[in-house]
Amino acid sequence: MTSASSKKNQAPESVPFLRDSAPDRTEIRACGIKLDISRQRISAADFEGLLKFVEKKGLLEAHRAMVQGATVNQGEHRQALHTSLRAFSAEAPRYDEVLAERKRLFDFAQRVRDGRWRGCRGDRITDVINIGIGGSEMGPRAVWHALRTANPDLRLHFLASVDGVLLERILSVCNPRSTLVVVSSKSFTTRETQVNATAVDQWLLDNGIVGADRSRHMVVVSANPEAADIMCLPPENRFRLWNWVGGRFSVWSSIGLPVVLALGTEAFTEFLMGANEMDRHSVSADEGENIPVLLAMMEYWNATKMGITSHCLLPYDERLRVIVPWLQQLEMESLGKTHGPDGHLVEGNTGLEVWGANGNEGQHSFYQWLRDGTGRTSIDLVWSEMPGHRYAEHYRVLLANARAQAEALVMRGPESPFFNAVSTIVLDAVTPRRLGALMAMYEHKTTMLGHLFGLNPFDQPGVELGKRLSRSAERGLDPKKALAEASAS
Ligand SMILES: O=P(O)(O)OC[C@H]1O[C@H](O)[C@H](O)[C@@H](O)[C@@H]1O
Repeated sequence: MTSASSKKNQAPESVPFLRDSAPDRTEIRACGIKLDISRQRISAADFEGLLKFVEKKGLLEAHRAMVQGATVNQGEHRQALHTSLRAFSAEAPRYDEVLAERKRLFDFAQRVRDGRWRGCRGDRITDVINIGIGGSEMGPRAVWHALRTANPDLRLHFLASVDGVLLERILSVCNPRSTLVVVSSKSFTTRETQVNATAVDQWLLDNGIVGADRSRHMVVVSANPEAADIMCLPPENRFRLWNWVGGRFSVWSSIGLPVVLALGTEAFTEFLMGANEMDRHSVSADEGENIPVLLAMMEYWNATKMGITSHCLLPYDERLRVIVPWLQQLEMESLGKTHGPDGHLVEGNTGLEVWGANGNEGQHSFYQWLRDGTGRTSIDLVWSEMPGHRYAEHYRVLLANARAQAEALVMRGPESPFFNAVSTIVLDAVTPRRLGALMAMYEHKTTMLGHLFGLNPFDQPGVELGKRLSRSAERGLDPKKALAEASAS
């Protein structure tokens, strides 16, 4: 065995639990969320040192500057004002534009919901197809999965990938006369969305919905002022989004339209209010009492000091299942980088690989690896103190599993070089308000980590290169040649 590999297999000198030396530092409550970091692997002394480090790094000052409208997306010279999208005070930057657009969005959604807006032959809208991918799909899909009723009046369908199977399945259950299509794309240049929008438009056409009639069945959501024109729709069929909102932070904007349509304006307002509550907590609470700061700080510790490379999100609640892919995009597109905004190479590990699944199902699948495999993993277990159903026995068993696994996942021989660091996140209920707070919490954790790692969390140059190469491949260009051309330009 080489000395390097034998070192890798040694137990780290100390992997204590925070609860061993600082039991009074382990639980924080805010916005209906209880964070328990007692099973994080850090001593009281290191924890205090880490808090000092975070203060010295000006983490909260940087966070407040973002909320107040500083140009924090240095690469693209933009603000990142997703917090303004859920602000309820005129002091928030760009408040007037946000409010005006939200009013348009809500008026439209209300008309669809109460039947004043109908299909071109007078049918009530029963189905909404959201065409969009990445940030233009994952947020609304996660919210819909969390808050939908079992038998909704209005059904949502998410057409994201450019895969004809999905297209066929969705179209086969929709009646074009009672379907509204929402084409969501911040840039309005994403190829998958273009191809899907053209196919669904053709479906409308094949079903006799042409000319002016189309405008009863299709709207666009985009930051691109040409979007309505591109789809040959009147300008009023476009809902705005702005370049100062990152795609993966955009569920609070017009990108949320499908959920506003399906859940109503009241529920969406509650969702925004929950996020706003978390925003206020994040800018005002001291570092040691600040939920997003503590999450970011512990992940920074795990990535840079504990040799942990992956983060696993395990919701013990069916409603939160789709939060996993949403968080995966949020964290991995934001923090999957090795270079700082000025081009310098960041030392050490940066953003973790994010994965996960419904926790209870995971127990019968990959928990074996989490407990006994050769990995070190940071884990969030999430559950709610209120079930979303009336089956008491189901809830009792599910909760018993969640609580037991929080402990089982950190029980391993002290000599093992492999271990987990677990946080539990407990919501008092899964309501629109709490969901808003939970999603805003993860957004802040992510952007704060960007600051700690020295990365710009708001760009995605790697994805954009991939997009360019796919276009070249479509034109028949060898991807290797295209890559050489792209790097030369
Ligand atoms: O909304 P669009 O402009 O169509 O972009 C959709 C998605 O495209 C890429 O994958 C980006 O990396 C994502 O951040 C973005 O959300």
